[in-house]
Parts: sequence; structure tokens; C-alpha cells
Amino acid sequence: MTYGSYLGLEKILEAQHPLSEPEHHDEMLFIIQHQTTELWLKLALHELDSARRLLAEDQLRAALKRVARIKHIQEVMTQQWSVLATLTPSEYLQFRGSLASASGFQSVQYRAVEFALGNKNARMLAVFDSEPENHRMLEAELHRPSLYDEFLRHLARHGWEVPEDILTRDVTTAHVHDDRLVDLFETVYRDEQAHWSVYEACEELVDLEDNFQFWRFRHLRTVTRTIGRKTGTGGSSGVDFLKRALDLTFFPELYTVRTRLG
Ligand code: HEM
Ligand SMILES: N[C@@H](CC(=O)c1ccccc1NC=O)C(=O)O
Repeated sequence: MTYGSYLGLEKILEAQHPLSEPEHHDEMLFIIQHQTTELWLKLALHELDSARRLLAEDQLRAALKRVARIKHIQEVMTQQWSVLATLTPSEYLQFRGSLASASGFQSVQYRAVEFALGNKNARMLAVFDSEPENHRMLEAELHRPSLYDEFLRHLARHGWEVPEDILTRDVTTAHVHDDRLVDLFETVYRDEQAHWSVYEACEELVDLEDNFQFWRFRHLRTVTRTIGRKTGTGGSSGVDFLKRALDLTFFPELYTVRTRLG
């Protein structure tokens, strides 16, 4: 056993293949930025997997430990945008053509994280029609309860009145805001001392969503400074499309309850 063999470095460090001809100096940055993000996404999925399993076993404290780690991963992923932000528009344009129609749309791990957090959309599966293994992985994720689903089921098993239709909802679709859950969280937030562990868990989920939005925002700003308002290689409107994603929310009731308090 050696350092390199244990870590599979031969594979990892052989996996950077710039396509530009002659090779553009900055394409290496572009590739490694994506690869490191994908590695962090892999770990985030691993932790999300475990967090949901632990919730299903009613091990809330252990599940929150997983969430704490995911929050740190998200912080690194967000910070890391500053490396790519050193890529100027003219530098990027010199090799953007080599990327053809490839795009972040095709990141199966990113989509799986979105699904695990509850932003389900079966139509996104079609992107992976020509990649059977990725398609299978994402379809399995589509059918799995999200982190929020598992949290609400955990609450129901602990005496909270989570409506039955929410507990048995079709988990292949995105959760829709429900005032009855706001009532439940209002009870928690109005007496946090009495409901401390649930209160703490709710705040952890809000941190998770905040961090996700920070990543989306840095992506949007980096895209804006690099390609302005050009359309994306994946066929979207580009910046306008990415802006709309900032309106998405995984745990809507945890935000509505804030308006109610006071
Ligand atoms: C100069 C760098 C980048 C530019 C100009 C850029 C641009 C874009 C654009 C325009 C889109 C919309 C889809 C499209 O039409 O292509 C997109 C989506 C996406 N990009 Fe990037 N991107 C950059 C870097 C990155 C990096 C480093 C990652 C990290 C993995 C990433 C991940 C994604 C993901 C996951 C999506 C899908 C988002 C969603 O569906 O909500 N991008 N990007
Ligand atoms: N959508 C980007 C291209 C791009 O960023 C990209 C291309 C290939 C592999 C990953 C990418 N990253 C994220 O979208 C663009 O329109 O320039």
C-alpha cells in the first residue's frame, strides 16, 4: 500500500484532458474547478444519504452531525468560485468553443443533490437518456424521500401532527408549501426551550438552504462576469435562467414561519 495507490491518484491525476488546440493555459483551471466540485458533491451525497437513513431510524443528533459536515462542504464549494473568477472573458472565449454543447445541466451529482434536498423534477431525467448508469442513479434518487420528507416523518413519529397526506405524498414531485406545517413550526418557534431539538434541526435546515443559495449566487456572479448575457452552451438563456433558480426553496414553511412570528 502506498499513498498514491490508496488514494487512486493515478486515475485522478490522469483525468485532466484539455481539448483546446493548441492547448489553452486556462483550460486546466476550468477542468480542475469542475472536478473538485464533483468530488465535494460526491461527499455531500454520501452525507445526505446517511443523514436521511439516520432520520429514518430517529437518530436526530447523528443526522444533524451529517448536516453540519454538509454545511462545511458547501462553504468550501462556495469559496472555491474565487479561483475560477480569475478567468477573464477573453481567456474563456479562447476555449469555450471546445466545450460544444456540454454544460453543468449534465451534472448528475448536482441534480441528485437537488433531488435529495427536495427540488424534484422528473423531466431532468431525460438529460441522462444516453447515460444509463447516471439515469438509473438519478431515477432512484427521484423515488427516495428527500431530507425534508424524512424530517417530517421523524416529527410525526415523535408526536407532532404532520398531516397524513403530507407523510404519504408522492415523493417524486417537489413538496408544495402547506400552511399546516407553518402552524406546526410556529409552535416550535414560539417556545424554543420546550422544543429545543426540533428547533435546532429546523435552523440547521435553514443553514443548509442558505448555503445552497450562496453557491447558486456565486455561480450566477461568476457566469455574469465571464459570459455576460450570452446564452448557455446547454441551451438556456444563461444568466436569466440562473437568476430564476434563486427563487427556489427546499423548506418553504421554515421561511414562512418567520413572517408569522412576533
Ligand atoms: C466560466 C464558468 C462557467 C460558466 C460560464 C457557466 C455557465 C452556466 C450556464 C450558462 C448555465 C445554464 C445552463 C446552460 O445553458 O448551459 C450553467 C448551469 C450549471 N452550471 Fe455552470 N458555468 C460555469 C462554471 C460552472 C462550474 C465550475 C460548475 C461546477 C460544477 C457549474 C455547474 C453548473 C450546474 C450544476 C448547472 C445547472 C444548474 C441548474 O440546473 O440549476 N458551472 N452554467
Ligand atoms: N454553460 C457554460 C459552459 C460550462 O460552464 C460548462 C461546459 C462544460 C462542462 C461544464 C461546464 N460548466 C458549467 O456549466 C457556458 O455556457 O459557457
